[in-house]
Amino acid sequence: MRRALITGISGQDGSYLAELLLAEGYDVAGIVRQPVDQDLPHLGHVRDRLTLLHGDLLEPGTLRDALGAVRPHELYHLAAPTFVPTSWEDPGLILAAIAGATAELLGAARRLDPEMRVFVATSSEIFGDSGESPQHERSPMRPRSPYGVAKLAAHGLVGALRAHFGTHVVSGILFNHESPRRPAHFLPRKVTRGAAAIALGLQEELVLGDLRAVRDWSHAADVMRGAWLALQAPQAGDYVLASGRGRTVGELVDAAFAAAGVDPEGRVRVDPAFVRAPEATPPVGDPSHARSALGWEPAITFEAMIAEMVSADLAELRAQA
Ligand SMILES: C[C@H]1O[C@H](OP(=O)(O)OP(=O)(O)OC[C@H]2O[C@@H](n3cnc4c(=O)[nH]c(N)nc43)[C@H](O)[C@@H]2O)[C@@H](O)[C@@H](O)C1=O
Repeated sequence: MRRALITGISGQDGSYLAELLLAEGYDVAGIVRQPVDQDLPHLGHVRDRLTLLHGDLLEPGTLRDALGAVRPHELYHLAAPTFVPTSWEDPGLILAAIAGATAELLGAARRLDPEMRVFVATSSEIFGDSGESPQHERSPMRPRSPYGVAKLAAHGLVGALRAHFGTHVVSGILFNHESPRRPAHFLPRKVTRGAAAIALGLQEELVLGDLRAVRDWSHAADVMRGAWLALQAPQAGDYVLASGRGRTVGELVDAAFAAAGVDPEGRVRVDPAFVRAPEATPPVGDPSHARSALGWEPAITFEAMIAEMVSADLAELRAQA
């Protein structure tokens, strides 16, 4: 039986990946920062089939211990601070938690078992002012946030170790990916939750930042299937996992309000507090390599994803009322 270890198993991505790996017949273990007996809402339905271990990105020894205890065939490193705006507050901590922890895990994995396959979740934020859109695996990388810089360091480490040791390590360059399990401070969940609350008469308006900003949104379950496929391929490489289509924040708002059955007119207000510096290069991914090398095809459309999120938000809000 193949064993997999997932860092960040209790988050959006980790929980979808855990479900996929269990369905594929893996023995699945995961690292969580919380005490392992704590409530982990995304894992409720599969929790008794998982082995959970404690580990903290800022305490490298805990990661090495967990890796040594599980000795997985496949390691998926998904854990990281993920909200880009807060990365400005403490760049040192972000570098340590993202680049430092990735370096620890890559080093420990190779020393433990050079055959171990490792997937590292990096980000479209590595491209920043790339000057090229859509972006592919060889597009210029000029990150504009401490988060992007830290993810680029992780991406660079993966490439350097793969070239030096010939190990099967992969950087998954993940563009925005969402689901009903996404925390509400990220835009899509904030919008679907707001549209649902307005539809139920619980909220008057939705307060957002720049409506013209562009993102390339996919469903987290599709992106995690791409992560798994990347470790099954005969050759290791880096893969952009994205839909290939850019949409504005305004388009996302329209889709969510339509799914909730309300007119967004007069319901959306822009507050400069949520507006970020404009981006010269729209972050849109070119997933051609993942499609041709891995046979990766997203199964869930943008519209279906937004409808799923709105319907989950309506159900949650009704249950709370
Ligand atoms: C790939 C990348 O994806 C995510 O990072 P993000 O793109 O920063 O995600 P977000 O959902 O916070 O922002 C999306 C866009 O929406 C705009 N926007 C407008 N109004 C609001 C607003 O009110 N809130 C937020 N959060 N964003 C807003 C905002 O300016 C931006 O243009 C993370 O998973 C990250 O870990 C990662 O790697």
